[in-house]
Amino acid sequence: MMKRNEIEAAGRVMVALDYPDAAAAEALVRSLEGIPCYMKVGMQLFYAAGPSFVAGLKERGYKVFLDLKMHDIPNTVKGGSNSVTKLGVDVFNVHAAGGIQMMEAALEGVEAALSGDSSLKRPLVIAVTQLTSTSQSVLNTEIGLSGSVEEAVVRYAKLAKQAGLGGVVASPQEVQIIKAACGNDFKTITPGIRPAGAALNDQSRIMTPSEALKQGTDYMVIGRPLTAAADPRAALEAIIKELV
Ligand SMILES: O=c1ccn([C@@H]2O[C@H](COP(=O)(O)O)[C@@H](O)[C@H]2O)c(=O)[nH]1
Repeated sequence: MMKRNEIEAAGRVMVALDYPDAAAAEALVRSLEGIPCYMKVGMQLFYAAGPSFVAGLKERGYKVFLDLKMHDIPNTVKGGSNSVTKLGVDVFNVHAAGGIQMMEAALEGVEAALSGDSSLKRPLVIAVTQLTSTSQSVLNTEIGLSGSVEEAVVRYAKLAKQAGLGGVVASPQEVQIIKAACGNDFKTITPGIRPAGAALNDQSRIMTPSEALKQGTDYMVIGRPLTAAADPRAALEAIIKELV
């Protein structure tokens, strides 16, 4: 039986189900049964297993973050947002780089879905700032944007806020500057979480779970430190212990 503070800590964790098919993702979900974390469905799993996998998670009472990072012309994003809102996801995202009009269109898609079905819940719509795999040198020399990663992240966060979105995806390293610029209620969802000693993989701007919590992050997205662990349930329980 989980204690109250453990339940609260588990509710901050979004498990990234980055798997090639429903069977593999389902095995991980089953191994974590009873832990009230979010399940994050990204493009790999969604392209393979589709809306029915998301519906299955919702039927079992999971909160779902659909991480499709929409980035297209406003009309297309509006349609995409409309479709994912009808799926009943709790959180979904778009790229802030699409601009204010595109982010506003995402919200219009949500409104249109809600107005057609009063049983639907309003999802939290958030914007990706700079991917947590992007380092300072890649930003400046490869992508060709001048300025610091932090400046870019805050700029994107302010655009998202101006468009009416509820938060952003960023590294835990940027939580404090985002909250300072956009307010404490503006949610931060942070991938780039690596328990001490865990492999960096392709991430660049990382923090441990307890450091991220200290920065004030609202939710932390965790994938390979769980999915590549010999015992994913034990790995998640260890992270929850670190957070309480
Ligand atoms: O900037 C971003 C945006 C999204 N992600 C996603 O989070 C998880 C992280 O997985 P790990 O295995 O813990 O690295 C993954 O699904 C990404 O698509 C991100 O990492 N950074």
